Amino acid sequence: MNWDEPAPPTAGELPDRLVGSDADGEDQAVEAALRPKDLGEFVGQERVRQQLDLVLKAAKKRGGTADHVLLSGAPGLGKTTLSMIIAAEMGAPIRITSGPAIQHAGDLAAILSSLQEGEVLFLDEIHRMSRPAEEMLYMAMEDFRVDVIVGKGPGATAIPLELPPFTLVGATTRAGLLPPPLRDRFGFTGHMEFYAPAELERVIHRSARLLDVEIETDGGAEIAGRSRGTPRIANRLLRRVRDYAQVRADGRITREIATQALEVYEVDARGLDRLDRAVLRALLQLFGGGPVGLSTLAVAVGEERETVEEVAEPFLVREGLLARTPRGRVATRAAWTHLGLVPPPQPGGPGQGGLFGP
Ligand SMILES: Nc1ncnc2c1ncn2[C@@H]1O[C@H](COP(=O)(O)OP(=O)(O)OP(=O)(O)O)[C@@H](O)[C@H]1O
Ligand SMILES: [Mg+2]
Repeated sequence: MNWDEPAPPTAGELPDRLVGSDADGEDQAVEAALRPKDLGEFVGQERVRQQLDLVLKAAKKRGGTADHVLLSGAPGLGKTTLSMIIAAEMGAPIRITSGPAIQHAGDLAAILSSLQEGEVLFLDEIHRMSRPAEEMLYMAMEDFRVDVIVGKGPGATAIPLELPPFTLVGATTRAGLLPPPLRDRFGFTGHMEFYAPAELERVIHRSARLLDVEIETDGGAEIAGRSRGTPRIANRLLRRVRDYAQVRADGRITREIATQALEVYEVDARGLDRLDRAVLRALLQLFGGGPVGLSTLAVAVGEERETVEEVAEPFLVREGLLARTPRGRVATRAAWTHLGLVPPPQPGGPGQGGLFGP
């Protein structure tokens, strides 16, 4: 078996999870209300925010259109939010579309040719655009021009069409998949990082205010610690804790209420959910901490290989609880501690740490 072989993308549905980072239906409904409207309200991402602030202020000062902006980062970190802020800060309208929605170059030509001067074009999932559309975009970004092809075969002619200056804001969760010529045409690239717990606390208190929920400092900290560095998850956990507080208590979110609520929803102190813990527990209790192959581990937890690899593992790896090695999956010492289990003694001596020793 080849452990390094990337799994094919999953065609099926991934399990619904409270700590999943993609937006579900309820998220989409409330997110619009919770989105910060300007750079001042946007929490964290200090570097991206400062750099973007300069890009936008300079463009405004010149009375021109801002350079094209690429935003990259994991789901739920604020790329869509920031694109709307860019338009708001520039006082410009925004047009929203996405890579998968543009399959033919003609789709893109239609959008581009209807843009107003200075308009922001938000292209979500820009890495999923078709190749011909991508090539048209190169020219549009650089020269504000597209060639519209009229006719077919040898008689086809390219009619150049001038475009008004616009700002393209591209968003991607997979910056590595962007072809370099596309990446190079952005004047500014902002890499969004996971948020620190203190920043998530600010997100939570801001959202609580907007949702009219009373929350204590400790209650916010408890939710922040379980939110996996992701504002979307923080906002979602806040809503579930609010439900619990309203049904089981007086509506006020204290640390106790937050802890009890998230226990009910099986999100633990580090933000692991039931699937994450099942994977870790199998790795520790059935395979002594590994190394064990992905397929075996998946069978042991009764899940698809892809589910374990794409849904559970990324966060476990990020948290330093699990490592992917050429010989298979291995638990770190932190994994044993997190589940309150004692690691087996190592043959190497009393350190008990082995590869990932203290
Ligand atoms: N810096 C922030 N401050 C406050 N709230 C934020 C911040 N970033 C994101 N959020 C909140 O998190 C939610 C998700 O953000 P957003 O939709 O912008 O993420 P995204 O990066 O576009 O995700 P995806 O990759 O799934 O499209 C929104 O409701 C937004 O209010
Ligand atoms: Mg988005």
